[in-house]
Amino acid sequence: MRTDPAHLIDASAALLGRLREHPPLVQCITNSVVTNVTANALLAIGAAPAMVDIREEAGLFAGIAGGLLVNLGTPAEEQRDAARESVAAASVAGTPWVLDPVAIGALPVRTALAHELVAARPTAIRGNASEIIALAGAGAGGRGVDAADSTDAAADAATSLALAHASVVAVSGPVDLITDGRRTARIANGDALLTRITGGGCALGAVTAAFLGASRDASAGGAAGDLGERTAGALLADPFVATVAATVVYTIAAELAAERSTGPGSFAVAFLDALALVTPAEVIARAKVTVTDAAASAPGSETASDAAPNAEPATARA
Ligand SMILES: Nc1ncnc2c1ncn2[C@@H]1O[C@H](COP(=O)(O)OP(=O)(O)OP(=O)(O)O)[C@@H](O)[C@H]1O
Ligand SMILES: Cc1ncsc1CCO
Ligand SMILES: [Mg+2]
Repeated sequence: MRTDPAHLIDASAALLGRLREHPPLVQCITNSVVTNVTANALLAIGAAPAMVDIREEAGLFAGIAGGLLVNLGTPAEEQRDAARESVAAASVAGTPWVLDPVAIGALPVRTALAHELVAARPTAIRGNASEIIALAGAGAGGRGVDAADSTDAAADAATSLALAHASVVAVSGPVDLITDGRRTARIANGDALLTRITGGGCALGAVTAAFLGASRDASAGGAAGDLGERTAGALLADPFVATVAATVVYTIAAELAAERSTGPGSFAVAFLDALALVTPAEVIARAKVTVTDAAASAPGSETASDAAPNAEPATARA
């Protein structure tokens, strides 16, 4: 399937529209620092959050949710069991789920749990570069909840994780890198203010689960931009495309918010507004996406939509 930047950007705009038309129910098993921020971000983008994270409920709920987030930021014992229950139920029900292995590497309990859960094949794995490197077993891991490595330093780790678990791997940072092991997208949108509020990465994991939920509903078809109906249906149902869409929309909302804020406090408020107000047309106008495809004929071939080779990351159909 063709997934050049222009297709990815059109699909991002279309999935945002789908998500708002049919709000996915997103189950979050997440950390106590960002629970409220995450629920607000989901409501703002147009999804329906539910923080169902106790034993004997989590698994039941994963069977009916549109998407599931498992974030290991503050993994108390009950949440660890809830995560196991939900992941098992999501696998049976086909509920797409996202693993955010917060601060794994040096911390033993969450690192062991992340390795256990990843074996159940998350639909998407989302983390900063240090976390992805640690999960791939390629390094000792970061210094805590913030990344100490660049996203390109995690590219090989992301590819091997994606291939080992048939997952999409999303590495966040100044340029976000998303791969399914064959296709790799780089997204140059965003604002550093996202790293000065809590939940910048954690809420992105939840928004990714929301887009995967919208994507699962989208396989019925319907045109995305100038794509034909059958192509659009397959494109929108592709977890790689949905994961890219979540990051594109989220990071463009951050840019819009940064233009209206003076620091982290006003940014946090403006960001919720921007998640609610960002339009599919703004997504198409502002997205900066490049794609490489390991299966493409030219080695290392890179495409940037509507642009010559070696152009700046593409802004498609501005
Ligand atoms: N320097 C930067 N410039 C622009 N955007 C950035 C920058 N650093 C991170 N981002 C964006 O911030 C968001 C969160 O990424 P980050 O790598 O900070 O996650 P994280 O370390 O997991 O965060 P958390 O503290 O929530 O665990 C992503 O959307 C990413 O695009
Ligand atoms: C600060 C912090 N500590 C554990 S989880 C978390 C939220 C950011 O990941
Ligand atoms: Mg994080």
